[in-house]
Amino acid sequence: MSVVSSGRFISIEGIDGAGKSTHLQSMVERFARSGATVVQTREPGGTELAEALRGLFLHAGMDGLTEALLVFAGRRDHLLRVIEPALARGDTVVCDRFADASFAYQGHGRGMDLQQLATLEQWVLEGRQPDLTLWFDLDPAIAAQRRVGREVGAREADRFEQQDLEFFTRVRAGYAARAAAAPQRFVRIDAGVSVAEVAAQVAAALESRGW
Ligand SMILES: Nc1ncnc2c1ncn2[C@@H]1O[C@H](COP(=O)(O)OP(=O)(O)OP(=O)(O)O)[C@@H](O)[C@H]1O
Ligand SMILES: Cc1cn([C@H]2C[C@H](O)[C@@H](COP(=O)(O)O)O2)c(=O)[nH]c1=O
Repeated sequence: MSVVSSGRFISIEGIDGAGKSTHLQSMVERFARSGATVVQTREPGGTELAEALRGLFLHAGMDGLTEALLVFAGRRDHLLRVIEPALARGDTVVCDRFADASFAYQGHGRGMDLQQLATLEQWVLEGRQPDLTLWFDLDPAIAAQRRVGREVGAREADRFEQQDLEFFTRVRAGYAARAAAAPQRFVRIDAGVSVAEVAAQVAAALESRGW
């Protein structure tokens, strides 16, 4: 697998309820307007196999290592069947969560060994990383309030959404650590402001790359 390709790979990250989905569609539309062929995808998921694993991942009881193995298995399938072919064609891939989520959730959230995760990452991704990662950073208490607002009348919360504030505080710290380790790839979006102000930050991040 070669990590040299002509397409663009953008991942969107943040704790549950930070506002990622709210801005995903307008990002996709922005790229499409500029003439790009856009592949919108997500993790866990993105292929038939990985979507089947997603159901187990979100709802079946398991330990942190099992979670990591499951999500990286789906990621491998997603990478080989969807992401790499799209990048090779020159498409723009917009992915709702990618490998940084495993470090934040399974690593910092669940306490799985970060070196083991780094080994898995290297093994599975063979060096592939997003060109840009937009990290929607939000106080976990505000994210929890937003999730409550969203969940009225909606589906039942999954295993992650049911976690407490301490869990999401660790996950947020995990994202901060990943961002500090790869400042050229990450852009932190202050997600604690209005939807319009968040959209302006997203637009500025894309414009700064000439996108
Ligand atoms: N800037 C904002 N200010 C106030 N509310 C917001 C803002 N952005 C999003 N919301 C609301 O917060 C809720 C969560 O947003 P959204 O579903 O986009 O989060 P998410 O990061 O995609 O969550 P998840 O990772 O759990 O799918 C929604 O009800 C959304 O309308
Ligand atoms: C990729 C990935 C995801 N997770 C967690 C994060 C979220 O709580 C769920 C996915 O739900 P969403 O509504 O699609 O955001 O899965 C994780 O723990 N580890 C991962 O690698």
